[in-house]
Amino acid sequence: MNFTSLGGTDAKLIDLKVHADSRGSFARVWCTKLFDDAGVPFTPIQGNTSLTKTRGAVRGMHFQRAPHADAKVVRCSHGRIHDVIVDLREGSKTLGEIFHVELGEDEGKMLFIPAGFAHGFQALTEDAIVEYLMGEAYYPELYDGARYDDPLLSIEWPEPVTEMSDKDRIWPDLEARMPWLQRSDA
Ligand SMILES: Cc1cn([C@H]2C[C@H](O)[C@@H](COP(=O)(O)OP(=O)(O)O[C@H]3O[C@H](C)C(=O)[C@H](O)[C@H]3O)O2)c(=O)[nH]c1=O
Repeated sequence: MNFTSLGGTDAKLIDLKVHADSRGSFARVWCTKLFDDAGVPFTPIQGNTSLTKTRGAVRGMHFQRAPHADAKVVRCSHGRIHDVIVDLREGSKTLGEIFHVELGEDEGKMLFIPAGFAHGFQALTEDAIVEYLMGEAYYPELYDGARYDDPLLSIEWPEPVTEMSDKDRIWPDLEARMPWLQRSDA
């Protein structure tokens, strides 16, 4: 595995070591030692998978609030997605910064998302499958989010948004909930 920081943050783009042969390929998608050696503090305790059938659909932006803010590793095992993370951490030197990464079934890449980031993605193909390793259990009462078109974030999605959950459609504006997130150019 090769770990590369995203924009100088503790978020990491991870290139898998893919062993290809005539049958296809094999890759390790989790390894305590490799993460420890890379200085990435993460221990998965839950695995998730989602299927997004419609191209253009958006899941997110989601995050779990303290004291169970959730770090996660995500990868796209079928199809292709446009992944977006936002640093919501008060006091972070990259507070409010938004990072975009494309992940696809044939690239052998994963994204480590530290606790305190919001995460979402847009499906760029039909039947996009995203696999998650979660660093925290699911706490519905701490489950939070922001709209894909939150005015404070102004996330630029690559394609017209075709579908989202009812929950994702009605997240309240972040500005009122996270005053520390005021953008310098606001
Ligand atoms: C996250 C989660 C959800 N659920 C249940 C709750 C709902 O009944 C159902 C679907 O959940 P939701 O609509 O929140 O699924 P997504 O919109 O794909 O949420 C994910 O999308 C964004 C992109 C993420 O980064 C998060 O990991 C995760 O929030 O699964 C569980 O039972 N356990 C869980 O850990």
